[in-house]
Amino acid sequence: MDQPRHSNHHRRRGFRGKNNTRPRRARTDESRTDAASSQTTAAAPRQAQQEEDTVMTGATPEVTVPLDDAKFSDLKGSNLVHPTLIETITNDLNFSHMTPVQAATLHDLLPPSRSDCLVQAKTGTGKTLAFLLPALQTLITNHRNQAERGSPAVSLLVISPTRELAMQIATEATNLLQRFSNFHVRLAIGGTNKDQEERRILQSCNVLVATPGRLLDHMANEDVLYTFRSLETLVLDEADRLLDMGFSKALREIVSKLPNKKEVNRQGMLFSATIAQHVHQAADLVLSPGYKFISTVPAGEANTHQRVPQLLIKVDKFSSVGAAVVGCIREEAKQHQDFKVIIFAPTAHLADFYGHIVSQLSDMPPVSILHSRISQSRRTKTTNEYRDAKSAILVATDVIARGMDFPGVTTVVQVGIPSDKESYIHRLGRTARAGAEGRGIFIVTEAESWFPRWTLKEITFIPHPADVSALAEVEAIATVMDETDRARIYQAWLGYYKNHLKGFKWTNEELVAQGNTFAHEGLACPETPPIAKSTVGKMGLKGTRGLVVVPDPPRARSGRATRGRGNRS
Ligand SMILES: Nc1ncnc2c1ncn2[C@@H]1O[C@H](COP(=O)(O)OP(=O)(O)OP(=O)(O)O)[C@@H](O)[C@H]1O
Repeated sequence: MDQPRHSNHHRRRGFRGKNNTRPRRARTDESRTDAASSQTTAAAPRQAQQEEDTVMTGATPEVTVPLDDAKFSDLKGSNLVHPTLIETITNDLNFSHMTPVQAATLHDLLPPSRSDCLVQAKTGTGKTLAFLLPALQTLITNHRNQAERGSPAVSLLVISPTRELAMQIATEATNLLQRFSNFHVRLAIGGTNKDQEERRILQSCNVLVATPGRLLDHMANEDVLYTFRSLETLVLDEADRLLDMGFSKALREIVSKLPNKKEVNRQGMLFSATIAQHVHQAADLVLSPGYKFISTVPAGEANTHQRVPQLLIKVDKFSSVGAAVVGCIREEAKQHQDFKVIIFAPTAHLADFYGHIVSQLSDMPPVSILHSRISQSRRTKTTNEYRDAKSAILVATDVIARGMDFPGVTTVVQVGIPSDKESYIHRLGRTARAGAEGRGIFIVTEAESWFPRWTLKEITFIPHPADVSALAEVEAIATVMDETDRARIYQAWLGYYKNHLKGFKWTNEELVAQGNTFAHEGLACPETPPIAKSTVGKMGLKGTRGLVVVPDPPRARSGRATRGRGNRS
């Protein structure tokens, strides 16, 4: 890894407005650092400078930056970036100034340097353009197109952990290439027609945006594999997620099928708002030794935006959480005529539960639910509708926690503790993007309060009273819910909190006692919902007092009992 890199001038952070409307109010934004640490664990900021930026009115609130900041138009005549790309950015996308991460990485990533880089910058600060611009410039420089080569050759491969994010990145790449007719951006994501994807890739593909599993499937086809023969750039977006336990095996396999990095002079880029230790350990999969680590997040500072108020609502017990969710949305409605909220729930079934509760209340804007148990076509429709909505509530799991860029999200509500600190940061990052305003609300029970206190100790929460006046309404809605659905929610609750036993300092018995109270009081179940024997075993709760264990249904005994049940998000 490289030694610290320092630049001689200060750059200010922020986004210049697309519309030059009058400033509405001032705020501070995050600090910028010019250099990466020589340590492998953290970026050491040389300058951690706080500046006042100005929010602009308009559909997408934006922030002015001082005129001495890096502008895309400064690149004109530099021969570094194709003039058509610059025109697209400044005239079609209407971006005049670079964001800090774009300014900090551009020269290292662009040809001729084309350095391998690990890049960290806070959520919503334009990392996508930061990697697409140099990678597309490489594509343009080397003129990889089908007409020239005879058969398609992929120049840029971007790997994303989720399908929704892959689609968003592909759209951004297509927008950037809109003035070039000879380049094609393709997708390889799950849940869609694989043959159709394959045909498109083989027809013409310069940029491929993929999720790991589907990409591996495609790589089994020799013809598709051949399209990677001269791959010039490999980007892992949300690198820390891709390199964690769940994805690293698939990723290793993908990289092993690609041509030798040195032989094709392939550039590697890893981007994320959070860089956990395991990323440094696994970075050599994609980056060459001596890679640069560029971070715009000052060391020791929380990765969340300082300007975003983060409210902490504590409720006494799990059965009060639903009412607290309703209470905080009603408060939101009092403050804004139009508001866009994302409610993050720990599991798909809990997202269904909160989504159902909120959707049954007549005073709520349109409510939609998004998680991995929903079909891809429905997921895509929901994502698009929410993106375009002026006022809406989206209840989701971590499937949209990373990278998703929904404009105008006023509030992110996190219900119950997330799986880890990174998840909290990325979820919160769905609001206050591109310099816009937004706030976070974190609803926890007293029992969960160890999480904000210890796991998120860098964050200064603003304590906020819980409004649980909707308790009776929530109970009335839960009472008439399908019994099987309630049993699934209970089971999902147990499965999720079982993973956090250590934090709670609970035994299995205490977990089940809490879960049973939630079932009776929160889900209005007259009896403790039964759980199939094999499921209890899989949850690691065999022999735990308080559970109602029933024999596996016949299907289960043939080995398919729990298909589609677990705790998928
Ligand atoms: N230079 C710029 N000026 C103004 N807006 C920009 C600029 N660059 C990017 N944006 C916009 O900022 C928003 C956030 O960008 P992007 O989604 O790339 O953020 P990110 O840093 O990747 O966030 P996350 O960490 O959540 O993935 C997008 O709407 C994007 O179009």
